[in-house]
Amino acid sequence: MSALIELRNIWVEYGDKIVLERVSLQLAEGSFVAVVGPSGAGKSTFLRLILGQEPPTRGQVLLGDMPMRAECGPDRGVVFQRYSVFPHLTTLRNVMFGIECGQAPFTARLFGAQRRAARDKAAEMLAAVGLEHSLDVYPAQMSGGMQQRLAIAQALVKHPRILLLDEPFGALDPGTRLDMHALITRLWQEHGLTILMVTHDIGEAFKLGTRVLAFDKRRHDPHAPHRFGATVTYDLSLDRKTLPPPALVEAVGDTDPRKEIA
Ligand SMILES: Nc1ncnc2c1ncn2[C@@H]1O[C@H](COP(=O)(O)OP(=O)(O)OP(=O)(O)O)[C@@H](O)[C@H]1O
Repeated sequence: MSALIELRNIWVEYGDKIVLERVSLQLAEGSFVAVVGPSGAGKSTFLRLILGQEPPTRGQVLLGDMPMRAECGPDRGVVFQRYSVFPHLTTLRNVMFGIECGQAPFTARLFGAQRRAARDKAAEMLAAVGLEHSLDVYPAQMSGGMQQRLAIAQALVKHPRILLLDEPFGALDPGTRLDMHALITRLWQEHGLTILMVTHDIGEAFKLGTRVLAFDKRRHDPHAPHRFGATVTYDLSLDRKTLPPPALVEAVGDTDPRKEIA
């Protein structure tokens, strides 16, 4: 498979604080990359680099051989799934709003045939995430899992090539989480997506990912913790049955994920 995203010797610094250092990676089209690491290791910063929202202090991010532009966004096929539903809009209107913003950036309003097409597309996307019977429901009337489905439909309606997920299922109960795992796996396969997902749950990373990246600091200065940044300390390509090495479980500080995967 070809590299869709390439990072060449990336450094991210804020003043004298080094957050990421020496990150060099190639990510293949169609992969499901799970990103783990301790809090503050720069996982969200890494996603923002891929989104073009965070310019590296040094190094280069390439998307399909082209240097990343600032705020490259949906036109280059990169979509960040945020929990960003509007409480005053129904499920259907929430998803239509994304289409309207894309097609009519100044007014966010479509009319006539264009509006009907947007409605049909939004309804189709909501059916894909299992919300076909909840088109006229407001977010406050929905469970956490339904709200997360809505947020995923909002992202997918932009037809991303690359979908960025930052701890998407962290707030869900275990049963709903399992449903969401099945859903995101199906959508990843059906839509031919490349997914980068940050998670604190190493079991989830090893269950869903085709590749697991762990970010952590290789070097520590106890007198100046900001002096060294995190980098990729584990890079594991998986079939979906691979178990995490015990050292990685310990590094991320998670509970034993092996039971969940088995
Ligand atoms: N704009 C900024 N200015 C200064 N420091 C920043 C800025 N953005 C992020 N940081 C710092 O960069 C480090 C990495 O942040 P980031 O959010 O990427 O970590 P993370 O691994 O996603 O953490 P968590 O798991 O807690 O979400 C943190 O120490 C954070 O305080």
